[in-house]
Amino acid sequence: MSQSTAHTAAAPQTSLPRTAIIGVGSMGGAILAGLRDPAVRIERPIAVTTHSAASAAAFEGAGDLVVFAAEATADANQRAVQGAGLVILGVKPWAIIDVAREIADALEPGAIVVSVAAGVPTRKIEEVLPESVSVVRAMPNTPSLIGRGVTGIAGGVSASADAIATVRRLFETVGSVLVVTEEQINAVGAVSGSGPAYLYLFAEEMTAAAIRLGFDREQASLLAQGTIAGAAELMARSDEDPTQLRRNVTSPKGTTEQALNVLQAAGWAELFDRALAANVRRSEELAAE
Ligand SMILES: NC(=O)C1=CN([C@@H]2O[C@H](COP(=O)(O)OP(=O)(O)OC[C@H]3O[C@@H](n4cnc5c(N)ncnc54)[C@H](O)[C@@H]3O)[C@@H](O)[C@H]2O)C=CC1
Ligand SMILES: O=C(O)[C@@H]1CCC=N1
Repeated sequence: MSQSTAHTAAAPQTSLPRTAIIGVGSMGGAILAGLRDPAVRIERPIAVTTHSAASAAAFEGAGDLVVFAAEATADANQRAVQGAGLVILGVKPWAIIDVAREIADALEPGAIVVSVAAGVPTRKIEEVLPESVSVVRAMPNTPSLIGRGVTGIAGGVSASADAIATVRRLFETVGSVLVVTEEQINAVGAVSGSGPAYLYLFAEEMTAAAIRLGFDREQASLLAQGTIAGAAELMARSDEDPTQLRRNVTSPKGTTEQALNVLQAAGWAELFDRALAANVRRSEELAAE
């Protein structure tokens, strides 16, 4: 991809500024879990907000967090962003603009606002925020939870090079980062943002097929999911690319070759093209909503 640079996880040189996360569901929660690693250099406490008081209660007693529930505290989101240099918006795409409007007056001058929402362009967020604020879009994925995320980031017109560098450092604490143009970010979502779901579907189907071959669920999970996890780890650690790793399993005239012939006959290239195109299309629809 043009204008892209890849970075792998590395300890940041300087501490990340005071950070607030608005909405800690699947994605915001995964980023939070990664940031809470004591090895991560970030100003603590991290401020987080949830919708329900019950979700906030799950963090009770956490000394490294300040938690507000929007349901219980009307100005929860405004309070969370006070004093924060970095604000991550982790709510659903259709709630992003309302939340941005809600926090606009409480943001610190010069704060960096990061939206992880699929589809929503930076321009729409910039329109409701003060001029001094930098808006950056990020497309992370849930393996951020274990420090193995992949995140694409793209700055809006408001974002300085420093702001993008800070957001890059933020996501490097939970995995690898690719800096892209905003035109490319929907495609990042189609590949890596949603990508874990494609792999889990593969795991579900392979487990179900193993059960149909006669294994019980526990045996099938061990065989199928253990294999996928092991193969992914081998790919991560090996110097060989997936094509060579596949060849290493596929003995000429052997058994793997027979299964791969069946799988390839299903037209995976076209299937993936269609799936990723549908994903990008949905991002474009979300942008227009
Ligand atoms: N789940 C994923 O793998 C990825 C999600 N995203 C993006 O992340 C965003 C969130 O998606 P998920 O985490 O999947 O959804 P989610 O529903 O799990 O999380 C959203 C959270 O925001 C909270 N929330 C809602 N309104 C709020 C408010 N007014 N104040 C504070 N908190 C509020 C909800 O209680 C919920 O916990 C979306 O915009 C999505 O496009 C991006 C990349 C990957
Ligand atoms: O499904 C979604 O809309 C979000 C964006 C990427 C992954 N999950």
